[in-house]
Amino acid sequence: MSAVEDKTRAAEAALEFIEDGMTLGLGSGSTADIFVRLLGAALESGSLNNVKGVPTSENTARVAREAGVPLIEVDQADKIDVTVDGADEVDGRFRLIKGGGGCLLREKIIAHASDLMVVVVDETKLVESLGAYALPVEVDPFGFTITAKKVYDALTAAGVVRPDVKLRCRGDGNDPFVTDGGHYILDCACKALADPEQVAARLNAIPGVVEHGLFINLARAVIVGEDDGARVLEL
Ligand SMILES: O=C(CO)[C@H](O)[C@H](O)COP(=O)(O)O
Repeated sequence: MSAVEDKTRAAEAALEFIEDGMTLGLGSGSTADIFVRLLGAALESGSLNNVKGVPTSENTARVAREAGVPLIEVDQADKIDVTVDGADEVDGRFRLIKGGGGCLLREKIIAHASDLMVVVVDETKLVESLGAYALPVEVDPFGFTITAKKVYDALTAAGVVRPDVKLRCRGDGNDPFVTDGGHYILDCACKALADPEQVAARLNAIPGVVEHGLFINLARAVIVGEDDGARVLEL
């Protein structure tokens, strides 16, 4: 079965968490997009009613509009009941690396504000320990070379051996990738993160770091799309 089919199975199973009248955080990335489209179809068919979404990226907002999912401004949401989002890596304690699509800041704000975060992935995202995927760190453009050195030092101090910290660029060019919030992304190839909590704490202490892609203590359910269905894991 292809990754797209597995992602679709996970997204279908996530609909089971949604009830009429809910306000939803809409994650970003290909799996979250599939969920948003399925949500639009459920609203159109009437199997779900009166659901509103808070998108975590401009792209997700566009997909939601195309799918007919009503959106509200983030600051108009009294509460967010459930957020459904993808991930780049998920470990056995539901710690995540996110930000492959560069939307980690808004994704984390919305996940943190939600009563429940549900993660939708295919099996390839499940890992024994985090770190094979380069950790995205969102930074302010002002002084980003200084910040990049501080990020390198923080990773090294947290036990990462010779991390490779690279500014994310658009396509194949040399122009920096700019997030929806106007920031840059440093992709930090670490190979392994022995102590994700320590890495998170050290990155949080750097002034130019806006946010990082370690999502710890946020996800409460992980839905894994597989060949023959979807496995729902809950903490
Ligand atoms: O964190 C993200 C975007 O910032 C995505 O959720 C993550 O990259 C997974 O994407 P996909 O579902 O396309 O594999």
